[in-house]
Formats: sequence, C-alpha cells, structure tokens
Amino acid sequence: MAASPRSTSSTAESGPVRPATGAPPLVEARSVGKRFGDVDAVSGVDLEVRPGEIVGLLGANGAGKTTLMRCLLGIVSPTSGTTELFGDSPSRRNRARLGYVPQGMGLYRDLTVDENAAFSAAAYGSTPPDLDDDRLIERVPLGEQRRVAFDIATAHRPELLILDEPTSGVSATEAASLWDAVGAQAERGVGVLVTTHNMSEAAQCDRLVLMVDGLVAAQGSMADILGGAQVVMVETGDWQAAFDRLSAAGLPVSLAGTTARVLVDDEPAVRAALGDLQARVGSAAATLDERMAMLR
Ligand SMILES: Nc1ncnc2c1ncn2[C@@H]1O[C@H](COP(=O)(O)OP(=O)(O)OP(=O)(O)O)[C@@H](O)[C@H]1O
Repeated sequence: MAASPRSTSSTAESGPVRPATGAPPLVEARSVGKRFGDVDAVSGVDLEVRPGEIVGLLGANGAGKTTLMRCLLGIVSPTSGTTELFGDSPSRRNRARLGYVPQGMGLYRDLTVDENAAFSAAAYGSTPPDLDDDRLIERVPLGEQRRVAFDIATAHRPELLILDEPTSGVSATEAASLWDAVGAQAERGVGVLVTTHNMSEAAQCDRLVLMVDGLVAAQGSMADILGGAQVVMVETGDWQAAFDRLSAAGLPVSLAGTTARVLVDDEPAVRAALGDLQARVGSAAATLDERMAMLR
C-alpha cells in the first residue's frame, strides 16, 4: 500500500482546501478522563478533529483509543473533562451528523446486507444506499463486511466519521480500497478520526495522536511521533546467545529474523551486555511499533 502523506491542499479546480484548519472542530475533547474501577483508561486527553482532516489515533492494545472514541460519541460519560460534538454536548440529535464504525462493525449478522442498510437508514431517517446484496452478513467475508459497514456509516452523508480499526483483519488490497474511500470522504470536507495499528495507514493521516496508557504521549506528523528515536541493532552468528545476554541485562530486545533490535538508544549499554560475543552493533531508526513500546 502507498505510504505517501496525503495532500493537504488543493486548487480551485479540484475542490476545497483541506484540512480546514481555521474551521471550528467537529468534535473536541478537553482534559477527558475515563476511569473503570481502578483503571484509568483515558487520562486528561485533549483532541479535536476539523472538517476535511484525517486524524489517526495510535496506540498499543489497551492504550485507551476505543474508550476515548466512546467518550467523544457520548456512548460513555467521561469521569472528568468535557466533550463536544458539533459545538454541543453529544446527543442523539447531533450524533445523527456523524458516522461511526465500531471495531465489531455493528452489523446484524442474521440480517442481509440490504436489510442492515435499510435498518441504519431508518435510524438516520435517510435513504438506504443501493448495495443490492441479499447475502446474510454472517456469509459475507470479513473484508467485505468492513466495506459494507463503511458504506452504511457514510450513506447519510455524515460530516464526521469515527472509525475504530476499520481495516483490522482485511487484505492489503481491501485496506487500500477502504483508505481510498476514507480519503474521498476527507476531500469532501468530512473530518475523520480513525484508529490503526498499521504504519503505512498512519502515514496517510494528516495528523497523528499517539496514546500510551490512557495519555497522549506524542502528536503531530509521523516524524513528530517517531521523534528521531533510534534503536540498537545487533547482528551476530549466535543470535540466541545475543538475545539471552541482552535479556539477562534487562534490555528490551526483539528479534527481526536473526537480527536483534534493542529498544534503547544506548550502544555502550548493549556492547557491555554482549560482553565478548562477536557481533556487529549499530543504530537504526525506530519503527512506529518500537517507538510506542519505548514510550511505555
Ligand atoms: N467497560 C470497561 N470496563 C472495564 N475496563 C474497561 C472497559 N473498557 C475498557 N476498559 C479498560 O480500559 C483500558 C483501555 O481499553 P480500550 O479498549 O479503550 O483500549 P484500546 O486502545 O482501544 O485497545 P485495542 O487496541 O485493543 O482496542 C484497558 O485497560 C481496558 O481493559
């Protein structure tokens, strides 16, 4: 899939300039916190999405992304802070101006594609999309289900889209096609908040927000998120011994093939842990997953 950043401007011929940075936010969180028992799922998060921008919400499993989305939607009440949808408290009325695709897609498995579309259109008081598909959802492959969920969520022409891992479990081709559709929505001026674990998808967002343990740990462009972070790479014929020695020294290490990648920007510490083991040691730019792990 292409990993090029999306265009953020366009000419008079090609439509409105996006993202519309001067426009008021479609959705906004101010110091939002959500606690479940003794778990702070979300802590003091500020976030906003404006018309025409694609904001990527990143973070490891359990970082608080879904909980934050549910707070923004008004599905759960924040324990602290405030949220606004279209400049007002989240309500049934202003939720009709957005499209939401939860991780589980929210489709009825025992209804057909067309029946799901009709059900959703009735809820929004809009015309059902012409999907012309009488297969039961449970018979539709996951990749197609995700596309159906997206098409249904956009059928009433929402101004804001909230997509929770829209490409989880789908093929690279299906994911690319879905991202084309997301891009087309943004070109029309729709604001998009989307979670992803995929680096090339993150690269297609206009702005990224990285959550770690309920907090916003970094935000901005991919370069801002990566922050120039470096890891140490270790190449050796005896990768098992290298792995054992690095682990024994308490260094966070993972294997990429037979190359060990140590998630610290500290070559001397790595050389010390390897001791007399013959190895080539050097630095490399951290990947997004490594950066997330380093921020934990
Ligand atoms: N209803 C709930 N009751 C109790 N704890 C919850 C509830 N919902 C979420 N949590 C906890 O809040 C934290 C954040 O979960 P959340 O699902 O928001 O993370 P996430 O970043 O969306 O993860 P994933 O990428 O796996 O979807 C986790 O520790 C989770 O166990």
